[in-house]
Amino acid sequence: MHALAVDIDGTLTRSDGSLDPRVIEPLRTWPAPVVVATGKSLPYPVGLCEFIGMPVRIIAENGGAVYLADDDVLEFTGDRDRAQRVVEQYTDAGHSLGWESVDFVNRWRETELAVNIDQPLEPLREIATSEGMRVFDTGYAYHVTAPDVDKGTGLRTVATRLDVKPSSFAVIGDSENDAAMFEAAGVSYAVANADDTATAAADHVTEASYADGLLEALDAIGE
Ligand SMILES: O=C(O)COP(=O)(O)O
Ligand SMILES: [Mg+2]
Repeated sequence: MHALAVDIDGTLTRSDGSLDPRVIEPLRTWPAPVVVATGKSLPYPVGLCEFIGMPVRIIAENGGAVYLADDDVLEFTGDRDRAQRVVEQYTDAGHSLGWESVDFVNRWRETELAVNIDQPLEPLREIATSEGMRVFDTGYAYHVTAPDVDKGTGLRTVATRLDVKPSSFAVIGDSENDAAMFEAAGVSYAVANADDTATAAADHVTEASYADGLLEALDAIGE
């Protein structure tokens, strides 16, 4: 049976962003390791694994943070200082990160920074490029992130640490921050609501959207 790496937003969720409770049991009882791979900061996937009731195996911050309960090691890559410089130039130019004054999106973020998608993307991309960084538009946030770190590098790290091949993973996701993980895995599924980049990178595209698409992919992977 394939190990799994699953994205959160747009993949385990319903269209309103809430977790679809039907995903809990299949993930909890999957007969091989399950990794939650997300752009969100560490506490979100840690909490998700704990509340689902499965070992904490996570790729957070688009690959910037990797933790596996198996070896109990938390590993960071990325360039938070450079992301900070990009964001400072962006705010100096009169833009805002667009979050509430208590910013839970970036508060525990250690290797990159995220901007609200209601803010202008082009100036952010321009500044990021000039600083040697890149921006992932996940449909949920704009992530200012190091160009050599992504969920694909995260999946390779996970595979090495679990002493398996990246190709032993089946992966499911919905957006451009999942594409590198799709390339690294043995088989990849984009849910029907996925963006163009994820759809083009995936081996398969489900008929159903959001968590219904995830459940459809799990059925196919488990056959
Ligand atoms: O944090 C985001 O912007 C998206 O998160 P995801 O990678 O779990 O979809
Ligand atoms: Mg997603």
